[in-house]
Amino acid sequence: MKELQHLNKYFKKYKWKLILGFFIVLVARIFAILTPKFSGDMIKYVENYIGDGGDLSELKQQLLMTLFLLLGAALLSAFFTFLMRQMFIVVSRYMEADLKNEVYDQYQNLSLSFYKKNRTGDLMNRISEDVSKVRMYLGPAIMYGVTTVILFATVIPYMFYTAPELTLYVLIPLPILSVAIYQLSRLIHKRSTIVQQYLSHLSTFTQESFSGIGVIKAYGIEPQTYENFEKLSETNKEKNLDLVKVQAFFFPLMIALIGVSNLLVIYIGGKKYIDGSIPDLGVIVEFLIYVNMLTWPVASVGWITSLVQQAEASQKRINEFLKEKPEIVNKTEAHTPVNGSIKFDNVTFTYEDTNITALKEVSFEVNQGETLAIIGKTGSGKSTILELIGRLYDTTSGVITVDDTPIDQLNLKDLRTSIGYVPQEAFLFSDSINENIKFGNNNATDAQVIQAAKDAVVHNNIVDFSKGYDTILGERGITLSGGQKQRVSIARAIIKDPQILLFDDSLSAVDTETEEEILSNLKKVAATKTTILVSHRISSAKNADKIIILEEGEIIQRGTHADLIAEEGYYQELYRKQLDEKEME
Ligand SMILES: Nc1ncnc2c1ncn2[C@@H]1O[C@H](COP(=O)(O)OP(=O)(O)OP(=O)(O)O)[C@@H](O)[C@H]1O
Repeated sequence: MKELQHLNKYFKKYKWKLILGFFIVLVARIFAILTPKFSGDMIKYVENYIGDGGDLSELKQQLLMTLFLLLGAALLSAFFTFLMRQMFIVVSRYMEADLKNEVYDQYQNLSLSFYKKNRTGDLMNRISEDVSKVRMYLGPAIMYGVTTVILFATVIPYMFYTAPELTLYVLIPLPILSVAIYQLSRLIHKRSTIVQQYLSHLSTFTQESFSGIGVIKAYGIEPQTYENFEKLSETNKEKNLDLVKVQAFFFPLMIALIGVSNLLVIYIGGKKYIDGSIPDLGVIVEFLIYVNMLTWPVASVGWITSLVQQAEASQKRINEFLKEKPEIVNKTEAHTPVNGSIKFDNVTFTYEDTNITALKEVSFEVNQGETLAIIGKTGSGKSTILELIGRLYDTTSGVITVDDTPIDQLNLKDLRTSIGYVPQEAFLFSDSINENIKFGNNNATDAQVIQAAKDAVVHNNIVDFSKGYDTILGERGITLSGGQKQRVSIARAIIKDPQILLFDDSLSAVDTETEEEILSNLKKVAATKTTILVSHRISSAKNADKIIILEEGEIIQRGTHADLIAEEGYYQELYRKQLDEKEME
């Protein structure tokens, strides 16, 4: 139960509703135990009439009266049971939402490295599946727990009061039922976890094959894909059948044990009636109803135990993530405005998970208003530089300063709002183009959206769509071409109007003419901003104020375009190669 203590704060938050719920259960149960009593009374009246030969109209009146009382008690019990569910189950839904929000908030605060270490499926599972299992503890387990305790506390003493020996006999099968249900619930849980795992394999497989349907069709491997799906689906079916087999035991087991209890009531109760230690047949009828009334709560003890165990396991998984500390922490709440001059001083950075040292003692400086181009082979550490500027990671050694302040001393929010970052792979949300651009600045007007799109040279493409800026982009923006996606992503950075613009190979999918146009627009838009452009193309770098060449995490050349084409090395080679390519066009 240690892990579940985390939830106590939610119980405190909703304590008044829960206390009220407790009293409602009490009232509901009191009315519920009255119904067997009234049924027993009716049998008693009939028995007395047959035995003593009383007045028939008096009997009729007694029966009618008791029938009304029985109906009233049943209706009131039903009404309070309804209120009880309204309290406990509704509160558990509130707590579920609170817990989901808490987990989501924590996810957002955690650093990028956390996301590299943990799979998306796992993150999703903990916020949905695990939270749902915890809710079964917060709602049904608590509700049935309270109901069972109250029912036991009221019915069993009353039964003992009416017929102590008979009560002892009829209660014997009930603990057996409880243990059996507990064992069965555990087995069901074990098998349903396996079913869940296979279901998750199946859905991952299906999702991947739909996402990659283009590749599957192009390679003509539909039959193999189908075969793989069939295999997975077959195992899934087998696991489901295993589960169904144990589930099928649940109700027969309950019915068998209720049957045994009923037989005991009739047999022992009958004997006691014959020897006169039970005054009337009504007691037997009453007991038959009580036994049936107790069956579900007794069975639920086993079920609740298994629910609590599952919730404990799920909450443990949730707590693991809630206890994670973000690696990147904001060290100052004070407002720290950013102008944009950036300096790297002997910066080394090693990715913890792969132990790859992506940057080795890198030093450079870009002043406000300047443009720096970073050129280098794939895997040389270019993207890492940009990620370090946005403090997605902290350096392993060395210092990065912005306006002469180490970036870890800047207010993290101020730093990030001062950056417009265009990642290597443009990510667009399933929303309209307009909203996707506005993501950079929620308060932007339509005119500003259009201007940003014009600056990113994508406006003409957008107006060609029948719905223009209202065009909805599908999953990951599939209705746009690679180059269009990159340019929408650039417009998103421009509209933010930040002090620092970071472009990670963001023009790779556009032709050189469009590239030139975008760069010349950027010159105007970003005249006073600091711009860092990562690229594989000389055309992107040639007009930059400074250029650095990276190789395996180290700066091997630096200078302006004119300096570097005059110097033997990677830049000159690249320049020649790309010049030849251009001539061949
Ligand atoms: N999140 C990460 N976790 C672990 N290692 C990483 C991570 N990101 C990058 N690396 C490694 O760090 C090195 C530098 O990667 P980086 O992405 O900075 O290179 P790049 O120059 O931008 O390459 P490209 O031009 O292909 O984008 C590579 O060896 C890469 O495998």
